[in-house]
Amino acid sequence: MDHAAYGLAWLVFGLTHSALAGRTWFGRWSRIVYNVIATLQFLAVAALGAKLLGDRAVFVMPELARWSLGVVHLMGWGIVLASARFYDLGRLGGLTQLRHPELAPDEGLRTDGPHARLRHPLYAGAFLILWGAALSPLGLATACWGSLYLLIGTACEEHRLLRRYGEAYAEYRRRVPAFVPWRGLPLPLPPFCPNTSPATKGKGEVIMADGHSTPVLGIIGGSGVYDIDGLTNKEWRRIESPFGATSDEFLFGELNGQKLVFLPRHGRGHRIPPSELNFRANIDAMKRAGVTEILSVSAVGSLKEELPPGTFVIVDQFIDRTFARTKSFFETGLVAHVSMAHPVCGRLGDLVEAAAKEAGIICVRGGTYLVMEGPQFSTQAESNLYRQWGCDVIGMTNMPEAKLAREAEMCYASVAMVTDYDCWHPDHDAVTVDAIVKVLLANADRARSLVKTVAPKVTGRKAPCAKGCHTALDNAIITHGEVRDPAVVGRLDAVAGRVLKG
Ligand SMILES: CSC[C@H]1O[C@H](OP(=O)(O)O)[C@H](O)[C@@H]1O
Ligand SMILES: Nc1ncnc2[nH]cnc12
Repeated sequence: MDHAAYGLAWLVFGLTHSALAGRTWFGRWSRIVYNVIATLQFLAVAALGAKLLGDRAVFVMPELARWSLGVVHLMGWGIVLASARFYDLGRLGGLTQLRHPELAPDEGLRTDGPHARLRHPLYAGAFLILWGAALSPLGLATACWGSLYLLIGTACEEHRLLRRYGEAYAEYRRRVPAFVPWRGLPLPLPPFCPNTSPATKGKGEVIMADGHSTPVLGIIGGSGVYDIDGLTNKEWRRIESPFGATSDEFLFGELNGQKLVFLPRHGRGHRIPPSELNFRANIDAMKRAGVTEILSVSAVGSLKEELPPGTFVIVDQFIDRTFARTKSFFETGLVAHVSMAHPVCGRLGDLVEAAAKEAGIICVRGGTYLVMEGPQFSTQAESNLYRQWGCDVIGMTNMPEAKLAREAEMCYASVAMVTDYDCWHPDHDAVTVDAIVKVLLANADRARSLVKTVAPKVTGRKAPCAKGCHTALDNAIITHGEVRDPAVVGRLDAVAGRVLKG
């Protein structure tokens, strides 16, 4: 009876621990909260174990066996301590996320140090610690329940790792054993683990959209657009990305027969300023959600008299003046250069233009969007300079979004909704948020009707985009196969899976 109660306590601990893993309910505090809950729960389980079984006599065994178990126990601690320096302890504990919330919640895939011999060196050490202490009924029960918990927890973690790193992790899993250094044990994956993503199906296969899959429309809603109405089968879902936290959950649904995925760029309620947006996570997660074409709707200032507030511009060029953002998915270990000569998809632009006509929305086709860092609006000298450069509208968000969508081989079109004349205009000496918001609300209604009209038009594509968006990485990767960093390659399973698999 006591053993059953102790086992039940472990079960509850295991289930809650796995179900809470990776949750981001508490923003930058999530990891710390997770660790504190786990510690308190663990202490409660340990106290219960001590109360129920602590007074039972230790096992009678030969001295040699007792010593051997002691050695096993110490070896376990040795492995744990030696492996710990190969982990980012700041991130494991959650302190790093407090200082850098934009960072990925977990460190990248590590295959060096002890990970070259074992996939889970810390757990391997934990098994030895547990079994080396199995000298009494309490120790033995703890070793049994603890091991079961570690085995199930590891299998769930492997689900997440397969989802996150795709083929790179599958290959690592085939090559390197989980806990015992001389045997590659194919740890079976349970069919269901709490908190694994809907983007994973059977055997860790990762669903990745490319130009040949059914078109899925992704909408990135800018200032004022925090929801899409009229969706059927509506559901907000979190999508994990190896690039860190996305701006918000994603709204999945259908609009006039077209699958649609919506993300409020700044988060619901407008929490995140332009420079702190995790553009990489947002675009990577869009790709993981199956999105093939992205329509961005954004609030902008006008740099031209003939583009008054209320005008919609289907942007076709950008000047990127941002300087404090990570602009590429590629980095040391895998280098790629994609073309940005035509930064938006002309085909998707055609569909948006046709939809605007149908919905009776006045829309200007073509215009250069100057992307400034912000969050402050521009000075008059800057505004005049951008006018001299021939720019049409000014905003703070479409770069690096468009660059990343291109790297991720997705069509990207941008509808810029003019909310104000920037400060160059004699009648608009200074831009203010309340003036912008007034126009925004009217713009946002028309943006939603534009989205409704454009959605069914996207369904028609039967082959990859003729403008080359879905094949942007053909001939873009320059790093030789033998010097590619598996961790970087692993993170790019969604973005560049099409070209990295082949
Ligand atoms: C609310 S005014 C400034 C803000 O609005 C635009 O955001 P978004 O492009 O997401 O609509 C602009 O770029 C600024 O971030
Ligand atoms: N004038 C402006 N400058 C930058 N971003 C904007 N978003 C809306 N109006 C803007």
